[in-house]
Amino acid sequence: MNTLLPVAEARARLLSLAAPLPPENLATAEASGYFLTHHLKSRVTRPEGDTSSMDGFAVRAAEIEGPWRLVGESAAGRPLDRPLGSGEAARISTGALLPQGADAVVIKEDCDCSGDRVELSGSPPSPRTRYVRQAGSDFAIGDTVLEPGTRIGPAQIALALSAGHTHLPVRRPPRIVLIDSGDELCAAGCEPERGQIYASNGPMLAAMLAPLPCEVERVGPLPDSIDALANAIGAASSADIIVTSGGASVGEHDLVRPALENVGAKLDFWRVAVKPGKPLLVATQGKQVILGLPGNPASAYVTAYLFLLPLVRHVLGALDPSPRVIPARLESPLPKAGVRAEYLRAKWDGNTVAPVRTQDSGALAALAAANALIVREPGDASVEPGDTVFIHLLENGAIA
Ligand SMILES: Nc1nc2c(c(=O)[nH]1)N[C@H]1C(S)=C(S)[C@@H](COP(=O)(O)OP(=O)(O)OC[C@H]3O[C@@H](n4cnc5c(N)ncnc54)[C@H](O)[C@@H]3O)O[C@H]1N2
Ligand code: MOO
Repeated sequence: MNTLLPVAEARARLLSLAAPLPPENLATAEASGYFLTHHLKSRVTRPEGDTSSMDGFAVRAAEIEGPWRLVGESAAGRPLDRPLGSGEAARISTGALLPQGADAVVIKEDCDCSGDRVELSGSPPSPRTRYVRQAGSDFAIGDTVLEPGTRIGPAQIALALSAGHTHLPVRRPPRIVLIDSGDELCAAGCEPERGQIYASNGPMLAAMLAPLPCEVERVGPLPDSIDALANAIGAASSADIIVTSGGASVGEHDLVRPALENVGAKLDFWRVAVKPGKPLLVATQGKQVILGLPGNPASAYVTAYLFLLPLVRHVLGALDPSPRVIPARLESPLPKAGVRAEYLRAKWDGNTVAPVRTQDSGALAALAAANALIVREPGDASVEPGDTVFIHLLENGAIA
């Protein structure tokens, strides 16, 4: 138990402890943030027929030079009820079906219309079908429009509704209990005594989880007592995931491990080769996964980002639950990396990235000033300004 697990191995081990949660159907409009369990086949063809992409006149492509006789209108939702004959044009709006016999659209700006006579005043469309959306060009009935494991966001909601799905198959949101513990902690709004600090990890973790579908309950702050911790863990028996923060290290008041022992939870691993966050511990109790995050705020943040969020995405059915890195240009030099993977709190301006002024894992002002994490793999060589490093973008793509 003394060796430090590499990050990827620890994460794989953590994810293997939890199966995706049972499926349920959810109203499509409510499904933002969930992951699809099955592929989704369209119940309709879109567009159902050839449709205009512009306001103008529907005509025959073979008669693209005009002039034409105006015989009616095809509006969105109110198609023309007769076919278009030779030499005829129909006024057409964006999104309206082309009348039978029409296969081109001349835009309004390129036409003069007087009474029932329409003439070309500008250029004809090139190619002639430029403003026609072909039937089924978006998708056809029976097409798979979304794959299993897809994260449902605004565009996927619009697509699923347009494909005729009022409900979507997703996985039940996990129930997550977040426990703050430590004698030094007082809850927001209290008057801290000498040596006390405000408990902030629980609310921080809840905010990190907010974009994911889950039911979060916060408990604490609890005193440094094995019984208090064991009782809270015992009371959370219906939770899928329990997250503690603090008390994970080796101090006399670090009581998460004894409390887990007390409730009969099985320790799976303790200590990961990660900086910050080394004392991370993971245990199970039946199907329940218990994550003991380190107490230092930056350590809790980084380990939640690297382990808790992927675990939640995994039980929600994400196929690729781990956070991605992107390359970025470094602004200031970095020394050779150590034996633990390091996640430097950093500021990325869209072009270059630089570590924030302190990497102290207790420093909240520095954590809050960061919008990215620079990843330094164990043993990475020193790097100079202009070199490429890999970063995780935090929160909303790091855009304020
Ligand atoms: N002798 C050693 N000491 C430490 C080691 C070690 O290996 N040997 N590891 C260090 C590392 S790395 C970390 S990280 C910390 C983490 O320790 P714990 O998980 O036991 O956390 P605590 O000691 O309980 O608290 C650390 C720090 O964080 C504050 N804290 C805790 N909970 C909250 C909360 N809910 N909200 C805000 N702040 C919180 C706490 O007050 C402490 O200041 O251990 C090192 N020590
Ligand atoms: O590695 Mo600990 O998580 O920084 O302070």
